Amino acid sequence: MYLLIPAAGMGKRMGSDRNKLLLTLMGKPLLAWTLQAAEASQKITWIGVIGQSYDFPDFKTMISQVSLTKPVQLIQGGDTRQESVYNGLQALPSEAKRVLIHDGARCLATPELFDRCAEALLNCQGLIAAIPVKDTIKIVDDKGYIQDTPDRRQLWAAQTPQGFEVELLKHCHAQGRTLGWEVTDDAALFEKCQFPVQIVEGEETNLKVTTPVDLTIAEFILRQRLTPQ
Ligand SMILES: Nc1ccn([C@@H]2O[C@H](COP(=O)(O)OP(=O)(O)OP(=O)(O)O)[C@@H](O)[C@H]2O)c(=O)n1
Ligand SMILES: C[C@](O)(CO)[C@H](O)COP(=O)(O)O
Repeated sequence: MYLLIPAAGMGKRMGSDRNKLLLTLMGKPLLAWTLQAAEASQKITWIGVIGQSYDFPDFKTMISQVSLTKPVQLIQGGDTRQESVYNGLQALPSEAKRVLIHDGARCLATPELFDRCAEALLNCQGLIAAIPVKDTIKIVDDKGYIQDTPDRRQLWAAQTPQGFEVELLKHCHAQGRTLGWEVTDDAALFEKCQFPVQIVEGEETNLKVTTPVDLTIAEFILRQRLTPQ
């Protein structure tokens, strides 16, 4: 299975002056943890890391330190995640029929989650890892008043990996560019083009490291995971 890792962001919400994926978590850059999980997956056979060219020297050092045995390609990212994934799709080898896309910032995803998604993608056109929301969610208007309380049983929090048939996803991205759609994940493009997207049970620990508190939580989870029981 081919894997694209969008890693070309800035980390504005982290308040960092560099790509947050280069910040360290228990002695290793965030992105190194993501790469390590992809390396340990039984199903991933090729990895494309989408980044900004100024980060490539650091990415190359990291890739050699993680001792990846799988082929890895660095791909130039764009100004938005959507544009970065678009570039990644263009850079896929022509024989890639299906692809998983996984945020570099979701550095706690397990190899088993990659494998579960890769397996499920053999039987559907599009999927995302997601978990049921635990909170009661409110729809709120511009003035700060609640408009609605949607039925929680229908609400799922989207994660990555997200997986798709390559040709269909390329089509959806092309439509998005033509029609000016701005989305925060690839499934949204698939949905807008009316293609089905299946849910695969994600992982509660598969958080996206976005703000400083997420780093603290991620470190706690990793420590638990790495401590022998
Ligand atoms: N132009 C961009 C923006 C984001 N990403 C990637 O998309 C994932 C999810 O994005 P997010 O967590 O929002 O990362 P940042 O854009 O770095 O964060 P922020 O929005 O706070 O600046 C990250 O792995 C990030 O590196 C990307 O490849 N290209
Ligand atoms: C793709 C994603 O990780 C799914 O949760 C997410 O949409 C990334 O974008 P965000 O704007 O940082 O939520």
